[in-house]
Amino acid sequence: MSQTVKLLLEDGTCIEGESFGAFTSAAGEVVFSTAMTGYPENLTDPSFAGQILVLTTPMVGNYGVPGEDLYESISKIFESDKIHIAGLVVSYYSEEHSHWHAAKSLGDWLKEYNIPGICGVDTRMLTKKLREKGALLGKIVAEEDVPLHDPNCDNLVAQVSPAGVQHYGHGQHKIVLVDCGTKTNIIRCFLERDVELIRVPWDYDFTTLDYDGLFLSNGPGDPKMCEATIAHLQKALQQDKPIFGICLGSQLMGLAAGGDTFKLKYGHRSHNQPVKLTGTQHCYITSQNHGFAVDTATLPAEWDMLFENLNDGTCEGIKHKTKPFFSTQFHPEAAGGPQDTEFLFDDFLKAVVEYKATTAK
Ligand SMILES: NC(=O)CC[C@H](N)C(=O)O
Repeated sequence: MSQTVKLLLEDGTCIEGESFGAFTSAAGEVVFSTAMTGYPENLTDPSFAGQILVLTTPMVGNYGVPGEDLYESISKIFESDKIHIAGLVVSYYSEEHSHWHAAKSLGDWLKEYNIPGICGVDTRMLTKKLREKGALLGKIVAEEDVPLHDPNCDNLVAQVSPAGVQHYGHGQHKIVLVDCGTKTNIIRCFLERDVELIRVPWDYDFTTLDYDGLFLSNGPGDPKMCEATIAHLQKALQQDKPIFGICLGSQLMGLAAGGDTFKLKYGHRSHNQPVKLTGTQHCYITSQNHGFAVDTATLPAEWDMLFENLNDGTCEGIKHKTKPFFSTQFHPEAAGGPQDTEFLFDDFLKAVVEYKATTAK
């Protein structure tokens, strides 16, 4: 039997729909993604913490949710060990599903984590509204009302970052991964290469560790909340060891370098964002999920924009002019989305090899 729920937005919009997943209420920032597939990856991406996700693709759930499969305690399937979104908004929800890897329905998976879903919503009309007004606060209301809440006022990174240090892999290059809410595909991308990975919490003083290269992960919320990471990163920028950052990691690099970040009107969440490599006419189609960006105009003289978003001209990555420090606002690890820029992991490791060669005695 279907139960009615409401989606309420801070501008007064009220949309009635049908409940799927947990029959409960939840508040968050309402954002949209135009990706056509990849809900198992999106829902477990920690960068979505605190957000109610609207999917524009018209039918959701029809390929179900895969069963878990671990490799050395790392999920081969999901982007973290739980669902991070606050709620899900779809047009047509298909409880019926069919896929060789499916173990359960999307609705049952949401129930496991007590996350509400609302279906029967015209998500394209809703997305037009969010594009016009910008991301809005909102709530899915079942029986109990809940107050609106802006997740960007919380330190979400502290909530999703691990408590302790973990080691993976036995490769030649020692990479410190600062985990602000990392997607597991970043770990997989490193472990497919010649890397020993040291995964540390967001506020860990990694400057005391012995490593060859530093990696800054993606993560939820406003990058300015990560004061401890920025302070440690400022010390690392004084040295010459290669540094690579993805998404939140790119924003942290910009802030540590002395630049500023700002909130985009409605962000970039999709699998088809075109970015241009600065100084070339080369365009890559990328996977993205972010609401903030580095303000290119505030970058100090020794930094350049590395990639530019061809839809709105915003900064999609930065690069130091002389040192091996670079970042992308998009996701070269994909999961989901196109894998065309995964070569950036190789570029980073090339920089690590060069750094080690110049410092070898
Ligand atoms: N995927 C991410 O790392 C997102 C970074 C940041 N929370 C933003 O929304 O811009």
